[in-house]
Amino acid sequence: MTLFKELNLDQQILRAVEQMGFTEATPIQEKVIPFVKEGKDLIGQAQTGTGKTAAFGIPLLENIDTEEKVTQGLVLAPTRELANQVAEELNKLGRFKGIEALPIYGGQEIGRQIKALKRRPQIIVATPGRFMDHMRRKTIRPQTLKMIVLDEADEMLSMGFIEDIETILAEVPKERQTLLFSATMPKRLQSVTKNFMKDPEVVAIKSKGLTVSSIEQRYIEVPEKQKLDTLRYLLDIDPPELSIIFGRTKRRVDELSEALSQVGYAVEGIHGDLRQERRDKVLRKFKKGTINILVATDVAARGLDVTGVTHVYNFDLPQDSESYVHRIGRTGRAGEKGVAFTFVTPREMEHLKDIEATTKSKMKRQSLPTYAEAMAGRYQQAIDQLRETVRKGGYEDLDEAAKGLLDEYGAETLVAAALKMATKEPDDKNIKLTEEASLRPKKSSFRGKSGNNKGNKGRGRNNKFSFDKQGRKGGRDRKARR
Ligand SMILES: Nc1ncnc2c1ncn2[C@@H]1O[C@H](COP(=O)(O)OP(=O)(O)OP(=O)(O)O)[C@@H](O)[C@H]1O
Ligand SMILES: [Mg+2]
Repeated sequence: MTLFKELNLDQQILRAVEQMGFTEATPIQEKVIPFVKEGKDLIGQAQTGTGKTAAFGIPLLENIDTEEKVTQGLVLAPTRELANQVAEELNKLGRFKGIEALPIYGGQEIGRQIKALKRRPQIIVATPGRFMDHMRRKTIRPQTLKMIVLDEADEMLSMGFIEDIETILAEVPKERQTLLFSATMPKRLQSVTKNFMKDPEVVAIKSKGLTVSSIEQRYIEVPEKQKLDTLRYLLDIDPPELSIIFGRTKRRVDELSEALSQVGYAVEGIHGDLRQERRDKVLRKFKKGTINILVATDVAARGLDVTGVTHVYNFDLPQDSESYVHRIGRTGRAGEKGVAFTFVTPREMEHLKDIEATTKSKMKRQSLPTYAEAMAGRYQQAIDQLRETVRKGGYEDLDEAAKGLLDEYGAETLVAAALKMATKEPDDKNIKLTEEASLRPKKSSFRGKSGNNKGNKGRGRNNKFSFDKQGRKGGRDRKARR
């Protein structure tokens, strides 16, 4: 265990770190920070929610020369949300040193970006496509860069950004430091590290499984048609403070968020087809708690760091183990507790076993929740609400009315009726979702292996599944799917 105090940080950075409430460095931070300060190239791998952003962010900020008014650091991230989030964390960490990190991504008005770039922010956090765009327009001059970070490199690879990244790396000064963070190391990424990194240090924080122990993992075997009811029951039995529900496709996300909102939940959906302003707005509402349920596709939620997510629901089974790990990693962050429910249709059971094998973790089986349990949950919410109202006070005006009612009825009857009134009535709107096809293992993944997974120690890239309906996209085409 290492304290930030012991890491010889810049006073101004240390002050920011402490103000953010961090005292102990996480294992990846403890290893990465000293190496990067020495000027070494580095490849980092660690579980979700373990503080990778600050691991590269702190030494990146330390290396910035505030006397020089030029852009010195670049972080490339796969999505706009991630670019925003990383920039936000860097701005917090760098505020006492007076460093600006500017997020730059597609969907933002280019004129505004160009104006902001004229301020010469010391750090740019960008999606690869938009960065390339500015390089071509010469509104960003990469010659002054000293350090480059590729965050979620495998995700950038699967989103088709690899050539952009290579172009960018080829145009930035050779005398620079390059850091790469990735959950997996596919061949194509290895070639990038070979061609563009100098003798990189590899920091992989190993853990028993790929998932953190603060997340309770459960699964429910449920036929496709019953998924929506099952989800509603779960939400009523144990209402989440903040939760993310994952759907497989954009259509699924739209339909599901619409359905839930029709029956009274505070919910919105996000996926890649929505306009940027819309996505930003939804995320802000979620972070503020105006809505407490976010329905999302994998890409839209990848790497998202929202504190206080108590529940994750995999409404549809994820395509591969890696995506499972990332999805459930949206809860249980920075040591908090979280629960992840995974819905699995009967014919997907084999797929679920494979996820368990690859992640070396066990999901606890849970039986289907019942209507009676859901009702009990709703009553409990009414009871909690009543208690809270009593605690808050301010109902003196109603004293007379209360006395009158008490003369008329018994106290028990009155309280029960009040509870009944406060109970959210189940809404019997008959809502139907378009059915999603079950995932089925590709023949090659399972035949002849009698279901065991010994030859499959990777992090899930090698166990893709395809849909069982003809003509639908298989697991490899991640971009199209999202
Ligand atoms: N040393 C620390 N002590 C306490 N909290 C921390 C520490 N370092 C980071 N955090 C907080 O932990 C949360 C997760 O950090 P971060 O988003 O960097 O994780 P990550 O490893 O990048 O996860 P992912 O793989 O999901 O992208 C953030 O809210 C961050 O502010
Ligand atoms: Mg991250």
